[in-house]
Amino acid sequence: MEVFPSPLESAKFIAEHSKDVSVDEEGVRRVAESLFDKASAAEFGLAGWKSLHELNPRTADKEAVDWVFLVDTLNFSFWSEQEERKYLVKYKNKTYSGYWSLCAAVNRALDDGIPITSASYFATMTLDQVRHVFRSDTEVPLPLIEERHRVLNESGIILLEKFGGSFLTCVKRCEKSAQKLLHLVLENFPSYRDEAVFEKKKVSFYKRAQILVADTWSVLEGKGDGSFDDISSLTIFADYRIPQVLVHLKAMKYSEELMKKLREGKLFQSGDKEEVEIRGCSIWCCALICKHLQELYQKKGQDMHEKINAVLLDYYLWDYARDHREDMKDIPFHRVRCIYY
Ligand SMILES: Nc1nc2c(c(CN[C@H]3C=C[C@H](O)[C@@H]3O)cn2[C@@H]2O[C@H](COP(=O)(O)O)[C@@H](O)[C@H]2O)c(=O)[nH]1
Repeated sequence: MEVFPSPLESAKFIAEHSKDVSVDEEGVRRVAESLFDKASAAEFGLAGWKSLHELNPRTADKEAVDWVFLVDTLNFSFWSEQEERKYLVKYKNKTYSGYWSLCAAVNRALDDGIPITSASYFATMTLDQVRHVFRSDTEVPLPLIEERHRVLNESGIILLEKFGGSFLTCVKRCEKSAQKLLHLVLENFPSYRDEAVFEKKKVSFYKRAQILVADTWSVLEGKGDGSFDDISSLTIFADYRIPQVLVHLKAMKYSEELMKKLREGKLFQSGDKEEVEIRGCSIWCCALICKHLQELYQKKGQDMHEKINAVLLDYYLWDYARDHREDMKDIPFHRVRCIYY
């Protein structure tokens, strides 16, 4: 059995050895305090996954779980070189960008009778069919379309050959454990193995694998096959938006040298030292925010272990980043073209 490094232990190690990125303890404390009142509100909870996002499935059945698997298999690299020229998808009279454009294209295909979430379909999709399903409503195509074609075929074939064609089979095999589902995904689906080497040590982030488990928990509303008793063991999902919002909220800091590279729009490679430090410190920073939030509630005599975890903190911060794009425009995000986030 392959050993998969823990993203949380990786994050701690990276944060302890990071040169260009640092977690600001005082900033972490301030963010936890600012979230204190919000954390007990309804939208911070699991129900927000459906109630706040019209493109997410309304149901909690096999089709909804397969929708989550398809979307999270493609849940990477939506950023555009120029802000004014980007991939957009029009769906039901609304125009979507970024991650939501992917969801809009999937729902558009389903409405057109294309069974895009069925493994028997995406296992054998041609590149032209992928281009058609994810066609843009601007002249800018969805980035990494060839890689998306490859991971779709690869994931579809594995799902058909080993799991009867549905991700719900994987979920049922994990006896309501998020960690077991995470490891089943890592063992069987290579495109989810989001790892790097840092200071000669193998480290992991597993962004898409962890968000797949989290979105499965969310679409099943934390009930039945999705009642993971260890959901709090997941970390946040190290994408390119969470670091941006943590720096904006002053919980995390970049060196002047790194900030300069980011402002110049430098294209980093997956596994570069700066990229690993940004992603690892983001995970560690959010683990500390969660810890502070728990302590604040304990002081109030409230046990919020069910309500506060990295998944719900992540969803909140990610939605915050989407809603505060304008306020955050002078905080650059790091640019990497890869299939991991
Ligand atoms: N950390 C974290 N990263 C997330 C998500 C999501 C979508 N999840 C939503 C869906 C259901 C729930 O309600 C969640 O709100 C996408 N991403 C990543 O963001 C980037 C896209 O950004 P932009 O270009 O601005 O759209 C890209 O790396 C993508 O992989 C998340 O939740 N957390």
